[in-house]
Amino acid sequence: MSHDRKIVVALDYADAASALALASQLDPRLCRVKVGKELFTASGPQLIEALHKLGHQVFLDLKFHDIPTTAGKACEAASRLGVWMLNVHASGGIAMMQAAREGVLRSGQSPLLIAVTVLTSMDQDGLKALGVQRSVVEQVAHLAGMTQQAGLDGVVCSAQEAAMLRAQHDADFCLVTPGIRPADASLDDQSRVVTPQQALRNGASYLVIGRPITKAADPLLALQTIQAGIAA
Ligand SMILES: O=c1ccn([C@@H]2O[C@H](COP(=O)(O)O)[C@@H](O)[C@H]2O)c(=O)[nH]1
Repeated sequence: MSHDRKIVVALDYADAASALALASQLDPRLCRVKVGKELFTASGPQLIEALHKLGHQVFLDLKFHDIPTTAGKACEAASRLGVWMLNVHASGGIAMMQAAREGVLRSGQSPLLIAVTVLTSMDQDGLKALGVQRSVVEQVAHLAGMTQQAGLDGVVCSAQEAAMLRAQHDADFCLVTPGIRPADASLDDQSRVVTPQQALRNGASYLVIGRPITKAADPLLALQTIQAGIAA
């Protein structure tokens, strides 16, 4: 099976120059890129344009979470940038997610719109501290169900939950999985981690990978090694 473009490289850099230095070395036929809060806040829509000029498809990872009107308008504005994928927090609720979907429709663009379930940095104790009594797996399943009900295209989850979600949702429901760590990599602040190979076996649609690539001495080699590992 071809795993081309399953990897989404998280460009978690402080400025556009650093992000573009890596992005310009990446082959857009082999991966996609993600722009998150730090980089977008520092660099803005021009950076998205520059990535598009390099041929990249961009996941704009701003995780909107607000009242429905505000979230809807934010999604409309984000969609107008021509991004491939954008997201909200599922815990914003069904009305917020429906408003997000309507905002995307108003933009006239058709990016994938997905919702974050439980952050991959969160473990069972962290969830309990928020007052959530369900297990992590139950909470992910619950929020994924709400996401589907609201008409979104998929969720962000850990690949630890991917097999369970695959059994409950259609094949076209996107499972976007950060918290990907090669076997010998540092966990950093992630809790629910899975190796790239296992994530795909569990049914993940896309693997979001940041520091194992961006903090490597040779980021391109790190990406190529991961790509070779999942192609094998
Ligand atoms: O639950 C989530 C949602 C988003 N992320 C983002 O993915 C990358 C992961 O980076 P690593 O360096 O590979 O840990 C990062 O941009 C997060 O903001 C996530 O990790 N978990």
